[in-house]
Amino acid sequence: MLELNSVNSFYGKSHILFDVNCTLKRGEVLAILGRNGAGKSTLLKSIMGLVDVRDGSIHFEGNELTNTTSHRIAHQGLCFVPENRDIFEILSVEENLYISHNPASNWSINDIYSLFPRLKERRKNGGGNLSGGEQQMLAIARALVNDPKMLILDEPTEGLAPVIVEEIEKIISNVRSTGIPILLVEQNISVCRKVADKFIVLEQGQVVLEGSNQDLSDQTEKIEHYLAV
Ligand SMILES: Nc1ncnc2c1ncn2[C@@H]1O[C@H](COP(=O)(O)OP(=O)(O)OP(=O)(O)O)[C@@H](O)[C@H]1O
Repeated sequence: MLELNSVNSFYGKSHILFDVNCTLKRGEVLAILGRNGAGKSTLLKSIMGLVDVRDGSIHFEGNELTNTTSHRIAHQGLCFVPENRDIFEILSVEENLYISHNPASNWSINDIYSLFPRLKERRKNGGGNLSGGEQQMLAIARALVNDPKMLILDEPTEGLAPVIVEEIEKIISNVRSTGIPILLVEQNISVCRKVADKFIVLEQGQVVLEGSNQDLSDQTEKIEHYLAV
């Protein structure tokens, strides 16, 4: 579904990503690991058309996305959920969902409430009054009502309490089971072990390690070495 082939990305003269390859199929979760500054955000921005990809290619469902406008990429069904949990704080949970709802979406607001019972409980609350975990849920829910073909989640569990992290893990697994592929930037290996089918580790803009879900357990030490500050 998504295929990156020898992607080289730049900010002006700074060469940031070097020959990055990865693929993501329907119903899969691909985790992207790497310490701060390793190039994870640049990889997401390359896919979303926000940085200059000077060499290599990016395809989604066979269509070339390399250096296409973000607007066209979003139109293809790639939906980016940023780390800052982009929601409307002055609107209620329900209003946030209705404002993003695509009438042709496979996801009704009730489907969302079944997947996110906590959002149902909080549906009249203002977006700005939600906890960090609830805001993250709402950000994912808003992406879903827009009927995405693929989700890109940027550090969805960062700064959340363990019990909320578990809820987010369940949500990711439930979305995965509907067939929607997910590209997940995540620093927490334990989360990756629970939800990811495969992973890559970035270091100074290069893929230095990749593997399956099983490898996340078998190669924990090696992975932690790349994540250590
Ligand atoms: N707008 C920019 N202009 C120039 N260099 C940049 C820009 N944004 C990021 N970089 C550089 O690109 C490299 C990769 O940064 P990137 O933000 O992709 O890393 P990251 O793995 O997402 O880190 P973090 O977890 O801190 O977000 C870093 O060396 C960073 O300094």
